[in-house]
Amino acid sequence: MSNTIKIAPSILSADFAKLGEEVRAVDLAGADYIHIDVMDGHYVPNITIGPDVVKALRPHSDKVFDVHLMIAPVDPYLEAFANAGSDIITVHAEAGPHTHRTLQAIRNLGKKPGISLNPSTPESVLEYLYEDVNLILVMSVNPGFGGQSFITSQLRKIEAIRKRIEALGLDIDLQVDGGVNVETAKQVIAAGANVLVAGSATFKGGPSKYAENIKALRG
Ligand SMILES: O=C(CO)[C@H](O)[C@H](O)COP(=O)(O)O
Ligand SMILES: [Fe+2]
Repeated sequence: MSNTIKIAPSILSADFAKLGEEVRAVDLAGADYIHIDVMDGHYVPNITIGPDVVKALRPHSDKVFDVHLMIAPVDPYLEAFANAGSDIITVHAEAGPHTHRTLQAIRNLGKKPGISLNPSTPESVLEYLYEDVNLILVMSVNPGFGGQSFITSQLRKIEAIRKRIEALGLDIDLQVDGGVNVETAKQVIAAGANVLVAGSATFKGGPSKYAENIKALRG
């Protein structure tokens, strides 16, 4: 497995009145990816941002824009998020009946496809999708809100997915999202994750703390 840990600050915990500044600040503080949570008030019980905001943020950072779509249906919006400057587009396995088609559509738009699993979704749904993704996202909270507690049962899922990725000899980012802090970061890294999403743990304390917070998560 890749032994380089990547940190993806979730801008859900940023100051929404200063999003451009916040993206520049976490970029300078050492973020590897910029994690952008898109919620529709339908697939998840919260509403955040759309493709116009992603497009407006694009000039603020050259880092990978890691766009986590928590929307259903998702297919009608893929092109808009691709054109807005997303690099990785992650969709939820539970958000529609034609996940394979959706992942192909993302690839055909020239972007890296990611697949996300809610805490109650077993890893077996990935079996026929491993070849079609660049990133697998294990949700360690129920999607919709930042600042929730890490669900420890997801460690077993991370371990099982990492084993399967290695058995298949594939190069896939294994990302964990939700309740990641300095303590849980150690556990998810030990279980085999290599990309850590962190909202609250990155943005706590304000901009002067971002570099220190990111460094602490990297371990
Ligand atoms: O996708 C998400 C929620 O659905 C967020 O990325 C996640 O919750 C990050 O927030 P925190 O690190 O504070 O848990
Ligand atoms: Fe997320």
